[in-house]
Amino acid sequence: MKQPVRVTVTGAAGQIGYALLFRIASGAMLGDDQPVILHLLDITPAMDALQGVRMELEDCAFPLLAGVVCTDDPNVGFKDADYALLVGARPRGPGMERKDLLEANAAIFSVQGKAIDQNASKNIKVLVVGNPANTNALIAQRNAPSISPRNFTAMTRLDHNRAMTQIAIKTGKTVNDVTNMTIWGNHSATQYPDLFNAKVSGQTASDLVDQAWLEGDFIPTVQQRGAAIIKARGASSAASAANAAIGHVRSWALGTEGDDWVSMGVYSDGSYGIAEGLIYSFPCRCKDGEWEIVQGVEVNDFSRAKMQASEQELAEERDGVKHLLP
Ligand SMILES: NC(=O)C1=CN([C@@H]2O[C@H](COP(=O)(O)OP(=O)(O)OC[C@H]3O[C@@H](n4cnc5c(N)ncnc54)[C@H](O)[C@@H]3O)[C@@H](O)[C@H]2O)C=CC1
Ligand SMILES: O=C([O-])CC(=O)C(=O)O
Repeated sequence: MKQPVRVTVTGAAGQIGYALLFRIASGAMLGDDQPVILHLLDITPAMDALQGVRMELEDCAFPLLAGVVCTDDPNVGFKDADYALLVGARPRGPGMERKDLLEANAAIFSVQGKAIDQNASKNIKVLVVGNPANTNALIAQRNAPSISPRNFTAMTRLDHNRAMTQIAIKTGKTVNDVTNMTIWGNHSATQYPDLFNAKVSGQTASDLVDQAWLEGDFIPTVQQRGAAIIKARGASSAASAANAAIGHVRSWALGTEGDDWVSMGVYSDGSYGIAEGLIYSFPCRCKDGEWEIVQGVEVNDFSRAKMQASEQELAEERDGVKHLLP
């Protein structure tokens, strides 16, 4: 049996937390030979609810669950953490854009970045889910100078999964036939889901649909899916968000499949002309616990314009939180 690893989940008493923790404890994220110690971090008023979650985790008798720590103290929450899923943040309501949450949520990620810097393993892998995820990841990263910027990522896997299903439905196939999907940019309404490189049963996806559907239906559906769920459910996506978080960390820790890739918000090294240092979603392959941006993906003029619009938005978000970026 492997030694247990410590996995911190913030916002653990919230709705994504409830859909996430039981799957982590079951082995779905890190493999069924990897015991975990869960560190559940939330705010003080949520501590009673968090104890309820702990009791339910205990009641599952998961063979891989080697311990549960519940806390409202970030220093305890991130102590020796090997993985952190930063979920705890306010969700948006109807009519809001995700960046409207920046003011409410940004400070959380500055505090947590510092606590990660001071307490966590230097090899910690961090996934930011709380919105606006890319810029919150940037804030956490910049407040943790002793840890490689490569260790801070933001979640666009939910957008990636949404895009895979939309093209599968349109072409009468299943997600098993879809490969090489890419979400470029920000987890926001400017994100760009790319059908020019995606494949369905080995064929280029954009060749299988007309441009009017691609521009007028596919792209807006993926960009606006979060808002559509809020409108329908009265609450933002939770089970699908948790599922995407599991997928993101699993790909990062255990590797991507064959030649395929996944979408991850990662520290830009200037690839594809995207400003260095932004947390931008690129096509990534993972191996041995490291991600790399896939190079040589074709970018036509249509794609280039959309990628730049999302980059521009991320630069504006970054400039809006300058006071939190040491
Ligand atoms: N990147 C993505 O694809 C997605 C991101 N999200 C975002 O995830 C976040 C969480 O969503 P839900 O779980 O639905 O919200 P929720 O409101 O159900 O839960 C949030 C939890 O975070 C806690 N929290 C607040 N401040 C905290 C702090 N400083 N430290 C620790 N915990 C804190 C709250 O007490 C609450 O328990 C939201 O920002 C939402 O917009 C949601 C879906 C997809
Ligand atoms: O749309 C929201 O606010 C929640 C979210 O990020 C998503 O479902 O993609």
